[in-house]
Amino acid sequence: MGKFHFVPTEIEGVFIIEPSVFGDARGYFMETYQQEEFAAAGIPGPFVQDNQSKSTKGVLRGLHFQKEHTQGKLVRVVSGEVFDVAVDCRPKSKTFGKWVGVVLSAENKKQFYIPQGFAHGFLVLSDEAEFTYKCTDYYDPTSEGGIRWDDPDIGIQWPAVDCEVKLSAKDGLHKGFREQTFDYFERW
Ligand SMILES: Cc1cn([C@H]2C[C@H](O)[C@@H](COP(=O)(O)OP(=O)(O)O[C@H]3O[C@@H](C)C(=O)[C@@H](O)[C@H]3O)O2)c(=O)[nH]c1=O
Repeated sequence: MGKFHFVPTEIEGVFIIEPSVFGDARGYFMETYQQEEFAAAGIPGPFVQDNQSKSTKGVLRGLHFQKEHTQGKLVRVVSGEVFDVAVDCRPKSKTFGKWVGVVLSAENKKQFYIPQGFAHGFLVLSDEAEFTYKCTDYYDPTSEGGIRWDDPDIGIQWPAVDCEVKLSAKDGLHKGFREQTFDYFERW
């Protein structure tokens, strides 16, 4: 019996992953990644870099991708709550330009898999959130790309937060989806 429940989304290749949580008098235990099970479910990896970030409420990181060394990302939240989004940037995909989102929290322990050929971002809904993820390729600042978080052509329905949305300087400069081409994602 597998320890994970892989829930497909409306976009092929994007999964919500629900772990089995074993609670007892001490607290709980869960596996967060198991190569064989993930590979059998369509998440082959291998993962070569793990990242962690902490952000305050209203922080929006995204929407990011790397043109070369494109990363698949297996993401989760270890404290707090975020709304996490994947945007399909694969020109040959039937869902090109579509988005899918999920609430990830320390409490619900869900994971989200964003494959290669996607833009990814998240909005912090709790006072603080710590976010951790595994990537299938290395960080390559020379090939960073982005899409503006509020692009009306994508139309992501971000949940409301009772504060302003805070972006990095870099994230304030991204162009819209239709103002760029995604030729480098044709192979995905
Ligand atoms: C992403 C990354 C950043 N850094 C450094 C560069 C910079 O000085 C500092 C902060 O970088 P950024 O502003 O790009 O961090 P951030 O905005 O958190 O970027 C991340 O956003 C989420 C949504 C993703 O999907 C990730 O792949 C990544 O793009 O950390 C690394 O050293 N390695 C990395 O892998």
